[in-house]
Amino acid sequence: MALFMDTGLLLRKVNNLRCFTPRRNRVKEKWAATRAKYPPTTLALQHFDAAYGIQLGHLWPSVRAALLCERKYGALVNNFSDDDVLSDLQDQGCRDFISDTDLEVHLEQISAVGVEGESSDLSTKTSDISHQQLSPLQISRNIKCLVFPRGDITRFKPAKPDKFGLLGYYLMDAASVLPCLALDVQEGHNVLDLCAAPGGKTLTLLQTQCLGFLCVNDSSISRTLRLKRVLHSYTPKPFLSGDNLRITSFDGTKWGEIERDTFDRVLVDVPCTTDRHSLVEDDNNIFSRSRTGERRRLPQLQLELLLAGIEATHPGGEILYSTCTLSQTQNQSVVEQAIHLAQENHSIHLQVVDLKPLTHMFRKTFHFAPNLHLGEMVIPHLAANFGPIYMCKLKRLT
Ligand SMILES: C[S@@+](CC[C@H](N)C(=O)[O-])C[C@H]1O[C@@H](n2cnc3c(N)ncnc32)[C@H](O)[C@@H]1O
Repeated sequence: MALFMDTGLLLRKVNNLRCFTPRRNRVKEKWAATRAKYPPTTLALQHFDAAYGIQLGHLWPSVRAALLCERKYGALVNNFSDDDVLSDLQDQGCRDFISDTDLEVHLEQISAVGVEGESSDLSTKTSDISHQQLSPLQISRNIKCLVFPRGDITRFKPAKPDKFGLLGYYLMDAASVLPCLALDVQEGHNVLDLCAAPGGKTLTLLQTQCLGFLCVNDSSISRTLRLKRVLHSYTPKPFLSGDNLRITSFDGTKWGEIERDTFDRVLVDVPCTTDRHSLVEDDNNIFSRSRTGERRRLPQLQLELLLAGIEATHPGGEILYSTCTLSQTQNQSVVEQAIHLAQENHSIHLQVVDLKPLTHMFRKTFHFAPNLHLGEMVIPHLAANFGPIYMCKLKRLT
């Protein structure tokens, strides 16, 4: 179904539709005396209204409307599959958002504006954090992620297996590909994916087909099993049993004690309040009363995971921190504290790598939050309903 209309009209329609209002059974509800007064999805919305109303200001009403509507997916093309899914998807009207970018325009603009213009913008960022100047990103040509055009909310059909049983594409939030692109893996790199399940970003990294060694970890045994099932559905068997891949189920916060100064690239895609999920699903919701403690402890867990990821990287290597929440407390504040503590406690000096080139390249596909003082964030929009995805890249100097 194509949906081309101006955003104002779309917003009015959405407000009327109240997408994703959780359905409740009236008969059961009447007798359920123990039922919580407010279900977790309602508590999540109340929490977000209070926090993001202040944080995002005038942007919040439109982000809120998008969050309450069906998200948009991207189809990550599986290079291990034999089927030509690329042309099939293109025939359906999709485009690969990674190759269809403004790279040329972007490079011209950088040289026209000059690094000076960009650094004055950066000077508003936290004063004691050093930032790397702009440099063109090297985007792997092997990663392909197809999306329907802006405003088109057609759903993808489920992927089909090829003659070897491998699926042709993996459906994921297209914005989740960005942290993998930002990680900028190069030929022969040793890579650690610290919180990897269910494996969307692992699969994306594997598509580059250039990794020297990939270590995939998730502390949850059940989620690691799910990750293994995903990898079995998308990669050839010899690949999974080879020496270039290791799958573990350790507590990632302890990684610094296991393997220090080792990896060229580390992805730290932490557990968070998963804002979109928290608004639509009452089951297993982090805003349920029974999980209040766990939710309050999230920033500390995120900080410990990021610090462990920093320790696992060798000097000169790079770390990508990402979440799928809009929360400043789980995003920028965690990164700021990690930079400070890495220096104080481990004498590790870090530099923030500017991701403006990336946001510039993909501005046709995603909406990015304006003027973040640290990192970049895809914000949901009704015409491009991806995200939220926050990412911040750090380079380990010492
Ligand atoms: C946001 S999800 C990761 C999504 C994944 N990167 C992907 O792209 O599919 C966060 C993951 O962190 C895992 N996790 C939670 N605590 C952890 C810890 N202490 N160490 C390692 N992983 C942890 C959770 O089990 C969860 O699978």
